[in-house]
Amino acid sequence: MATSTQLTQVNTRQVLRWLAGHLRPYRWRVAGAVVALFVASGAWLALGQGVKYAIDKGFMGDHPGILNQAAVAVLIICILASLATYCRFYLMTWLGERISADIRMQLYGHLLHLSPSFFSKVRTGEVISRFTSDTAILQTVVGMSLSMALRSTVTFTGALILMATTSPLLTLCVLLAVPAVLVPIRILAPQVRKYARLSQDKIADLGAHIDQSLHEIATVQAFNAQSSEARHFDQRVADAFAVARQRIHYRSLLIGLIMVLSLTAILLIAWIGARQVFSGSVTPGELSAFLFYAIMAGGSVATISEVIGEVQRGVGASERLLELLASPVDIADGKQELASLNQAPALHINNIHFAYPDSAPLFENFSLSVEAGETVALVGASGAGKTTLFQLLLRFYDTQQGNICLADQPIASLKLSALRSQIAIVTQESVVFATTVMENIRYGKAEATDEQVIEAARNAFAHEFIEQLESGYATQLGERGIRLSGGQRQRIAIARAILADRPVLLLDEATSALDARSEKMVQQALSSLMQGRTTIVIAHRLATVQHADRIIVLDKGKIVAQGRHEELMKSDTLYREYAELQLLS
Ligand SMILES: Nc1ncnc2c1ncn2[C@@H]1O[C@H](COP(=O)(O)OP(=O)(O)OP(=O)(O)O)[C@@H](O)[C@H]1O
Repeated sequence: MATSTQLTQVNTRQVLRWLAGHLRPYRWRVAGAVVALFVASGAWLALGQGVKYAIDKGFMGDHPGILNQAAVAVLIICILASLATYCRFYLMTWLGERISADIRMQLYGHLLHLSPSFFSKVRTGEVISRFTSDTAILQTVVGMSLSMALRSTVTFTGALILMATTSPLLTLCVLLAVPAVLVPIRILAPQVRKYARLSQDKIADLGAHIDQSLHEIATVQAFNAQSSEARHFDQRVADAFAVARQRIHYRSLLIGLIMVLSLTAILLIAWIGARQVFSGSVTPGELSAFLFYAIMAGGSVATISEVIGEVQRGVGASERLLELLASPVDIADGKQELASLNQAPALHINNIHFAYPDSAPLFENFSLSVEAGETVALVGASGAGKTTLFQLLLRFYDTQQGNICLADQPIASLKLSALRSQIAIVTQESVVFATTVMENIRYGKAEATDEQVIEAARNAFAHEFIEQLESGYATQLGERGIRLSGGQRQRIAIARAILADRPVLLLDEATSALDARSEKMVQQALSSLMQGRTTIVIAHRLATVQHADRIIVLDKGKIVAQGRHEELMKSDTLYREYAELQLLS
């Protein structure tokens, strides 16, 4: 089972650069948000000056007219500040939504190019969790928390400057208090971030568990494993909760400490200020304005301390997303296009060596040639390497030595799209997507017309049963096509390959037995599919080996015999045993 530790690690600088890169296309909106931010903060700060003016000139100077002017000024400032806040809030939330949407698209695009070997290491549930919950966190952080942090930083700086112009001595006292507030931030913020990340990992773990058990729900229920699955899940939930508790603990501690420190500092400063008013060195209006700013500054610090945990969480989430994006595409794309072929190409596998990562070699000095238009049946015990050969031909894995040639061109030099567009594959477990029958078949050739799809279905002996479905070709197939029988699913997969009309066919026959009628139809569909193509079939049926031009008997990555069915039945004991025990007749 894979965990995040198997992914490429990234650091904070890479995360920040990556986020900045995503913001760059929207630089005007970022600029707009920043301007709105300054306007709003400036307006709130100007209120303090209004307070000072009203107290010193209005109250103390006994001029009620000035109070009216001050009230109008305050109203204008409030309206301006509210408008600017609307703009800031709208733009920042927009940016949060936009960036997470962009990242989701970028990530999905990247994942589609990672080879199957990546997905054999990393659990899909984990990937899905990163996709959904980590991008959602990022959305909140960019849209809300970051905006609050920025606003508070600007307000804090502005308040500090205005405090300094009002009373330098009191400001000095405030500045002395700042480091006391920064200490808990420096100590506790990394802890918040660490547990935020761990918390996301645990949530991903839950996602992976749900994904697996619900996908295989029939097996879970058939083995009465509900309670043991639930127990495992409960354990994971408890683990996730324990980590979340740690995160909450550090966050609460951070908020509490900062509050107590900043409030104590404000109280102390108010006390010193009050004494200065008595001594006459500060006017009551100045002290009121100063306290107004001090409370604003204190409030900003409190907000920063609250959202800093969120921002740390966002950095944690970004790290996890970036790790997925940093997973390299391990199959290097070739450069050459394939010249158009006027007949099915030959395949030559020349002296290849291949071992799966961290495994013993499977193929050593292995060679096999399949002539143009030939049908070769592969037979052999489980684990002989039949499926692996298909994986190598499609370049899901690369060989460590030797080469594979398609129409005399090494496949490693071909563009992956050029190579794969020559090959149609029908897998053992016929893959059916959760969409209509029509779209399922059209997957073989996106531009095919409805008529071409129906023609392919006819050739795959599928038209008849499709017509009988409740909405014919428009029938929605459930997830994994649960509404079709095994034989029907196979024929849909065959129709898709017929429609794709590619010169090379890799066919992994289903091992499950079908009833005689379905069997006959699947066989007919297959022979219509193989016509005029270079075909390699992993054979599980007697009819297939009997019709093959050549049978290759594989054992532990080696060819142990080859020939036609009748010859091998006479000459090869391994094959005879295999044919008698394994082939479905
Ligand atoms: N992704 C993988 N990573 C590591 N080893 C693998 C991987 N896939 C297959 N193998 C190993 O490679 C060997 C050949 O497997 P392969 O699937 O090619 O056999 P096969 O002949 O197709 O078997 P079957 O008829 O059961 O499908 C087996 O020993 C298997 O354990």
